[in-house]
Amino acid sequence: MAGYGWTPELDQLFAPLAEAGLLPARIVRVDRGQCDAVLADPETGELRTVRLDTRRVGDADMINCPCTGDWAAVDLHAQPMAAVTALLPRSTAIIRKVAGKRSDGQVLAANVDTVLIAASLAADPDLGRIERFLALAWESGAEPLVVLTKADLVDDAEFIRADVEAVAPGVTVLVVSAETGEGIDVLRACAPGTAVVIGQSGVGKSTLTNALAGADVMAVQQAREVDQKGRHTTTTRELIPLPGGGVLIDTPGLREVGLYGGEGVDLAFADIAELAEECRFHDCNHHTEPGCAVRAALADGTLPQRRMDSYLKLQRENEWIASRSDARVAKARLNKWKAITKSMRAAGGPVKR
Ligand SMILES: Nc1nc2c(ncn2[C@@H]2O[C@H](COP(=O)(O)OP(=O)(O)OP(=O)(O)O)[C@@H](O)[C@H]2O)c(=O)[nH]1
Ligand SMILES: [Zn+2]
Repeated sequence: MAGYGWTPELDQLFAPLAEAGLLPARIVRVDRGQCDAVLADPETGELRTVRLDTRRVGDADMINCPCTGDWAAVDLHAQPMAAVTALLPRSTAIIRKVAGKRSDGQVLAANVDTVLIAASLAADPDLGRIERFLALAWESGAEPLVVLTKADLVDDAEFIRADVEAVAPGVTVLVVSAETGEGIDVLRACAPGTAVVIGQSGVGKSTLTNALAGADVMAVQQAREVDQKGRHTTTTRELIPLPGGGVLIDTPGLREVGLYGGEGVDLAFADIAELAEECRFHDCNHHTEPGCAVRAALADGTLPQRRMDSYLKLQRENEWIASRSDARVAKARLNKWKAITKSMRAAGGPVKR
């Protein structure tokens, strides 16, 4: 299982489950109520993909549901079909807010070491979107890396790279082309362990996955199809072992990337956080306070207004989700209490507070 990211630490963690007759498996794709996972056959030791029932580990909170990259404890002899009986604690998780007005979170990938944020050089880089992806990546606990794709289509890749680097403090920005192979080896070396590729539809995520895997493992769509019908070929996430070691998870193109709270925004805007430390007042809001280093940087142009606006916008979004999650948790607790009280009354037992 080492080729799929199994480590001695996981082996130790799993020991009691192994004693209970369960097998470790890595989830490579999730469907409704079922998943595909890779495990070492207990008889032959060979790796194989098995179809598993995941309903036993289902949860009202989508965040606790199995997702690609999760390590599962599997009961091969469960009836009517082999089943996941537990998930191992995640080392990292990429969580976005689900699309729309709801405040639920959705896990895109688990146990990821590197988040490859793919953006195409063929169009003007959308810096705000890259900043948003960076916040999402930092929040996950994994290390972000920006991959600028389709280098073969432009002459000024270096200029664009410099622009992107300016909005990605502390993050490596690589220029690659799946067409010519430029930068692919460097990328491979920069992403050991488990990597996930995220980005908008059509930026070349599946093509990149194929280039890294050295084989056509993902269906690649014609760019034209995206424009005319807004169609996505990547419908299910997949986890693919790479020939030189490491594992890659390809995700479908992300239209909406709502943030799901946390410190990710501050990490993505470390330059602004650093400036804020120079403000005269510790709790400076960077509005009207004297001696504000952030406003000084805006005034002399070292901090672009666009970046400041982007920072404030993402921060506001996080605050909204934080308030909503608190409200949701409180409501869930209340409902649970009501249900318990009701069932105890029905049973004629005492109800004490
Ligand atoms: N010239 C050139 N074209 C590329 C490169 N990488 C991808 N493309 C083209 O870009 C289009 C989209 O590529 P995909 O790999 O399907 O994009 P994707 O990000 O996986 O798209 P979704 O599956 O919708 O998320 C295809 O027509 C690819 O052939 C590249 O390095 N150079
Ligand atoms: Zn200030």
